[in-house]
Amino acid sequence: MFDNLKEKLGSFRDEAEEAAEENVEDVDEDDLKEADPDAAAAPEPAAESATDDAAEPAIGAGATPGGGAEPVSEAGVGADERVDREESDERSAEALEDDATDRVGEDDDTPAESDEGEADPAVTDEDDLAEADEDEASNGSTGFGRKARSLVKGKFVIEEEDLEGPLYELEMALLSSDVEMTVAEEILDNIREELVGETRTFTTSTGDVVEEALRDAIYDVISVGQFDFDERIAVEDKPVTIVFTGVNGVGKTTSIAKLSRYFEERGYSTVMANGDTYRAGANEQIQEHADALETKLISHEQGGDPAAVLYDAVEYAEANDVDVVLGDTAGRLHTDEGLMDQLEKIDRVVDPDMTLFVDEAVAGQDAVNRAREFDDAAEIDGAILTKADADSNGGAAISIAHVSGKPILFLGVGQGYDDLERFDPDEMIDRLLEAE
Ligand SMILES: Nc1nc2c(ncn2[C@@H]2O[C@H](COP(=O)(O)OP(=O)(O)OP(=O)(O)O)[C@@H](O)[C@H]2O)c(=O)[nH]1
Repeated sequence: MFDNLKEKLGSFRDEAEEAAEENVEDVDEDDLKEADPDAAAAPEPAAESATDDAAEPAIGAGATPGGGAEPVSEAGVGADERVDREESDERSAEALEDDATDRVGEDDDTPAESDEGEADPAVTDEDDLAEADEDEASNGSTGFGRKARSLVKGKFVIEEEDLEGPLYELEMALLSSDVEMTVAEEILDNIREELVGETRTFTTSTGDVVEEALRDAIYDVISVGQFDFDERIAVEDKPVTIVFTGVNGVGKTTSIAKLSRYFEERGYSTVMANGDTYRAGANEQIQEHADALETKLISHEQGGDPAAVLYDAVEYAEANDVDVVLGDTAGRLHTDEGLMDQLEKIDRVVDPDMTLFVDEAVAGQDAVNRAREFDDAAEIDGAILTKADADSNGGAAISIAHVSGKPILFLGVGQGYDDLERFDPDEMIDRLLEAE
């Protein structure tokens, strides 16, 4: 699923990481000996845009023995942390050492402490202080200075031009993966905002910083409008009526059957209603699903009034304590005024609790455009994106929420009744960014 997009995001990550690596600044011993706090301290950036992990501060670059612990002002240094450090004129070597071992990555020349080690700081501190003294004696640097140097190892600033190449590549990749233009631009803007021009510190690697930026940038566009579907169903008065819309053949009826299974598994009873009175064979098709799932189907003759079918289904649900009414509708084009009028009539007659737009991931940009147009014509509450299992591009999955303002709620991932996944933006990103 979404393999093309995954691959392209992976390439961007590698290229951006390379750009970041090229900008990693080391501070050498001489600079530290001069111990000029102003020079050592990086400019104070807007901390908010740095994520927690990425922004884990490197501390104490400006620390001078006896001068107090002048912190390096880096992205994401917590205000409390900064204040604490600034106020701590008596900052001890132990405290510095603790911070050092907490924050320095594996390439630090200070051996990293294990959690157990931290639980017994006295032992390690003594060892490390002895080591620091040796260091001081051998190269003339101070013990504090040695720590400080190791801590500022992970500092870099990426300028716009460093990212120009990778970002251009990423834009092309997103567009060729069917990501809608404005969505691709939004992702790029988010990445720029996250990565460009601010001094970053990092605890493990530049790769983590880049990945975090990519993660945030994508999360921002795919999480638009998300709500807790299960909670919404739980709190609605029963029966809850859900109407499904979308064009022909995208998997509406199959999705209704999958959701019937989904609800039954969560303890809700369901009834299906065939509001597709337009297409010959529609009753038989949905009846097969109802039989397989042992669910009641309400249907009328072909050519009947879809609103009347749904009305009957709601009445049936009320009379029989059924929790959820799942209403199919005829596949329609948003441009088909007659069919769109029918939707309006359904809205008026049964006042559904939710209208879900169904489309197929493999339709890419077409699915994105239809989501917007259906929402304009008959407001939708969310989308089900079917056939994600057959889609390697992922453009619709990335774009629909941002373009329509309505969330993707489910992914169809196969033809079986259990092949339905709740759309979770975090999981989606994990999937996209997971290592090959
Ligand atoms: N691979 C895959 N196939 C799916 C998925 N969802 C539906 N399908 C298949 O898509 C085809 C069309 O599905 P239907 O449910 O009949 O589509 P529909 O939108 O109801 O079609 P109409 O009733 O003609 O409007 C069927 O062969 C389904 O098995 C999915 O998530 N993955």
